This record gives sequence, structure tokens and C-alpha cells, in this order.
Amino acid sequence: MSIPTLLLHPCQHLLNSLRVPSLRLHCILHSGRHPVSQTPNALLLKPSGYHCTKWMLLSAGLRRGLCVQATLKDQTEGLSDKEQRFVDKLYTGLLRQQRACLAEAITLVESTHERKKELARVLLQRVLAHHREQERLNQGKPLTFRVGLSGPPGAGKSTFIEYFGKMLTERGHRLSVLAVDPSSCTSGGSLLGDKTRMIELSRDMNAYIRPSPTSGTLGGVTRTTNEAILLCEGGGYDIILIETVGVGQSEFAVANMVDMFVLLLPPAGGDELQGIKRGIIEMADLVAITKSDGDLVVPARRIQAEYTSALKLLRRRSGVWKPKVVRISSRSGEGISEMWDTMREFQQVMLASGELATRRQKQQKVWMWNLIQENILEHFKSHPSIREQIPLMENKVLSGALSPGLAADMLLKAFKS
Ligand SMILES: Nc1nc2c(ncn2[C@@H]2O[C@H](COP(=O)(O)OP(=O)(O)OP(=O)(O)O)[C@@H](O)[C@H]2O)c(=O)[nH]1
Repeated sequence: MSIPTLLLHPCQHLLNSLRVPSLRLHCILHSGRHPVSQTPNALLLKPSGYHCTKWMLLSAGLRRGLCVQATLKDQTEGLSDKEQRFVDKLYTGLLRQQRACLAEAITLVESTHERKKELARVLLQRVLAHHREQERLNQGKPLTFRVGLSGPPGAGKSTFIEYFGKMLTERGHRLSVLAVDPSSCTSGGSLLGDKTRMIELSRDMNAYIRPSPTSGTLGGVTRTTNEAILLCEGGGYDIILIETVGVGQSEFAVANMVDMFVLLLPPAGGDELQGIKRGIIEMADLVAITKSDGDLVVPARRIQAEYTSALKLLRRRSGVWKPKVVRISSRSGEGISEMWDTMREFQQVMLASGELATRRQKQQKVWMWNLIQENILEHFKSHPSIREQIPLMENKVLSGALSPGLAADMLLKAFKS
């Protein structure tokens, strides 16, 4: 009997309370052969593999947010016992805040091996369920603070993170620093992954630093960063700092995965800042002018004034928060505690207005589509009937023999057929 099913990602809590021995519940939806058992605020569920002697009424209104995250596949289906034990080990180790398990879990999500990708999916689903449950217990409010940090090379990012990170761990926070490094995608080497950066912080037991993987596309790197955020949060880190060099597309990707986006700018002239894309300034919730010490205080003040006026002219991203420009020195520590106060103020204002939760929701959707786009494009480019045509068509477009539109139509037609 094939039942059109939507498999529910079960909440252990709920299952216990319903006394369902199986982890699998099938929700019968819109079946031709089976009655549609759904009313606006209730779903009828039955345990899979059971003869349906007893139906359970579950009030979606009462249980909202608790129970139903639909997944296409049962989380554990198809795993061997050994694989199951491996995922269990990582999951429990993660929740017990074991760094080695966090590191192993991130390595798993970075893997390109098909079977490992499958295990990573299972692990992520479990972490996600835990995450949702924790948030539900916190009245639906995010428990962690995701901060994106970008700036041109030499802006003082690593010196800042070292100082800032130590300050946060001394105040009782647990911080993880993840790097999204566009250079790692093209050169295989990592600008941000340099082990000599942030020496002190890397020895701090309440801090976890993870360089970006040294291969893959930017899309792939940012996807694993997105997933690493979830794993770090599952591992009990309450502040997640995602660092990127502000020279390409990576900062836009990072701005789309965090609660707050912070731009670090050195007190340098226009020329040095030319690499900074205008659009990225619009994404900033906070701009920090670095190295505001000694002789650099005067230019830092000037740049602060310039950016304060420039930000007034830009379109605001938030209805409740006006981006600010602060001055800091990671050498003297001046302004860094105040900068953290500003960041906390942002978090409070955004939480209270509900914008933070909305921002996170929108980001989920953006990411889903980003990944679909990337995947489809990859599929298109590697399709056997297209692969060889692409350079030919590109040349024809370059020489003017074909218009871009016509070339695109022809390639798409070949792809569809
Ligand atoms: N005077 C002063 N110099 C600083 C400060 N912060 C960083 N620097 C110096 O600026 C230079 C670059 O600092 P980094 O922290 O390596 O900068 P970064 O942005 O991480 O650079 P990349 O790793 O190239 O992206 C180093 O020589 C630092 O010593 C500061 O607060 N004051």
C-alpha cells in the first residue's frame, strides 16, 4: 500500500507523551485513497507500520513549534548500526560540549563523500530538532548571537577578534569563530585560516576557532559555514562570530547568515578602501573604525565622521535600528567594551521588535534558494549535452555571431531536451 506521506521529524518529548514506540510518524495528507484528516488546527497522525487501530489527535495550535518539521526521509532510515552509533556519538558529544566532537561534526558536514553527506544530514536534523526545542523553551527567542565580521585585508580583524574574544570569554560567554575565506576556494590556501592568527584565543577553552575549508566553491564553503553555525550552537557556544575578508562576494554571503553584520575599516584614505564594495556598507549594522590609537586617532575620527554622514544617506535595513559608527583600538582596548554594549543594544532592540527572529527566518529561505540555484547551475554546466557546447557558445557571443539571449535559449533548449 503506498500512502502519500509526509514524514514528520519527531520531537522526542512529544513522542514520549503520545507513547509512540516508533520514531516514525506518518502524516496522512490529501490522499486519494485515505481520508484527509486535517482540520485548520488539528492534524491526525498514525504511527507508521501500524495497523491503524488508534489515531492520535494532535492539536497543532497547542503544539505549534513543538512537533512537526516535515522531512523527506526518516532521520535514521537506512543507516547501518555502525553509522547510527557514529552519529549518536557525535550528537551526544556535541551536546556535552566536547570540542573534539564538534570538530569531527564540522568535518563531517564539510565532506563531499556521498555517504558522509548522508550522515551529516542525519546529524544536522537531530541538532536542528534540539535547537528548535531549546528555542521553544526560551519562548521562541534565539538563544545565540550570530555576528558577521568583515573588513579589507589588514583592517585589524584578527587582532580585534583576539582582544574581543578574550573579553567575551572572561565575561562568561562561549565563543566560536568561523572563517569564510574566498581565497581558499581559488588558491586552496587560506588567508584567514593561518594558524598564527589569534594565538591566545585559540588556547582558550571557551573559544573555538575554525578556519574555512581549503577547497570547494564559495557556495560550498558558505553552506558548510551555515551548517557549522548550527553545530556550534548545538555545542553550547552562545556567540558565533563569522569572519570574512571584505574583498569579494563572501561578505554578502556572510551578511545573509548572521543576526548582526559588523564592518571593520582601517583609518585609511579613499584609495585603500576602494576594494570595499559600496553595497556592503549598506549591509552593515555597525561600522567600527579600527586602530584608533596614537597618530591614527585623528584620521580615525575623520573616517568616523565621513561614514556617519554616508550611512545617513543609505537605505536602512532595519525598521528599528540605525547603523552606528564607532572607533576602536585593539592595541589599547579603547572603545571595544562600548562596542560590545552597542552590539548588545542592537540584539535587544531586534529581539524585542521581533526583527531578529524574522531576519533569521528570511535567511533560511534565502539559503534554500541560493543552494538550489547553485546546484541547478552546476547540474546545467556539467550536463553531457551542454558541457562541450558552453565554450563554443561563449565564443560565438564574444564574436557577436550570436546574441546572449539566443545563445542562452539554445543552451537551455539542449538542456531541456
Ligand atoms: N595601531 C594599531 N595597529 C593595529 C591594531 N589592530 C591591528 N593592528 C595592526 O594592523 C596590522 C593588520 O592587523 P590584522 O589583525 O592582521 O589584520 P587583518 O584584518 O586580520 O588582516 P588579514 O589577516 O590580512 O585579513 C597588524 O600589523 C596589526 O599589528 C590597532 O588597534 N592599532
